[in-house]
Amino acid sequence: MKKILIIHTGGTISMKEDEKTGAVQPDEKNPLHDTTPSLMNLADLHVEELFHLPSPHITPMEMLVLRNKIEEKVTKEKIEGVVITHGTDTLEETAYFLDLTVQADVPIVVTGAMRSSNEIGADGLYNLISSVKVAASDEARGKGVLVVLNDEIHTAKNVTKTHTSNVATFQSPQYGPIGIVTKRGVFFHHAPTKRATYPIERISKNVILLKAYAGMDESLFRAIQTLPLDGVVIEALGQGNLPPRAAKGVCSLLAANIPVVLVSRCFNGIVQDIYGYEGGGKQLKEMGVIFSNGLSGQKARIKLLVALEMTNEPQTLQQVFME
Ligand SMILES: NC(=O)C[C@H](N)C(=O)O
Repeated sequence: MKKILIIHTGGTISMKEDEKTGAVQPDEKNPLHDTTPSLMNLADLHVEELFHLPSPHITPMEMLVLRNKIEEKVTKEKIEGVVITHGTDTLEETAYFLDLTVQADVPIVVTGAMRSSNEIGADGLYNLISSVKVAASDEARGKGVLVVLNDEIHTAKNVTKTHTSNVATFQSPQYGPIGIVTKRGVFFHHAPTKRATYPIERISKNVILLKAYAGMDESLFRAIQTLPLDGVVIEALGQGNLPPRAAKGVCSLLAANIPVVLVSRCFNGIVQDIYGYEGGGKQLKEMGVIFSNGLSGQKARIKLLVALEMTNEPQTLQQVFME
């Protein structure tokens, strides 16, 4: 049997619904511990309780602690696969952070649940079992960090939470899942493209995410320049365009040497320098804005946080966002 490490970090998968108030909240004792015996026939399991946090409380600091824990355990204890349980709200950000920063070459699977442990149709134990199966499968190796929920295997790079409450919430809108989990096993039907990793030691920068909208002007850009600020990601319109006054705001950020990364608020496609009008992609590119290659705003923010630990040189950053 493969030696698999389960690391709990919290989230609904580790919560209970209060019968009187109906509030879903962390329980003193993680209910997932009682489920461990039903997983014992799948792998040689080792369990670590790292955090007990709802995922809106997770910050890049916790992500780095988790990354370090994985590297330490894989190196020292010869762990052959890792499963992380996590709240679903920011699960995709933690999964992508790990995808960018973990060097260890073992399957890493992140999972969660939409229903807490004592609700009818609770999906936590089911997702945990599927995830252990994936982490223990030989085919999961070399595919980057994976997200497994609701019988589907997604890449950390493409997956996103698409529904507030449905158990089928995790989808990869651009490319779909890369595999499925069934009663008979784990089946991959796609191989992800090459993965780049960045061996950072700390996470210390402040990166802000803004969303463009019709009539956006320079006021928000002026306001954020009063903060300690290392980088900005903008979810632009369509193929990568901004209202003219927002483009002026971008100009002032770039003049202050603050890197600006552009993604689209559309959840399919990539941003490009197509349009030549004021605020269009061509003008933004000429100004020195960094174009991303299909990442969502929240993932581009994670990537910029990681990249800024290595450089703030615009050309190198553009290179990183092409990878
Ligand atoms: N389903 C969940 O896990 C949502 C919860 N609010 C969390 O992210 O911790």
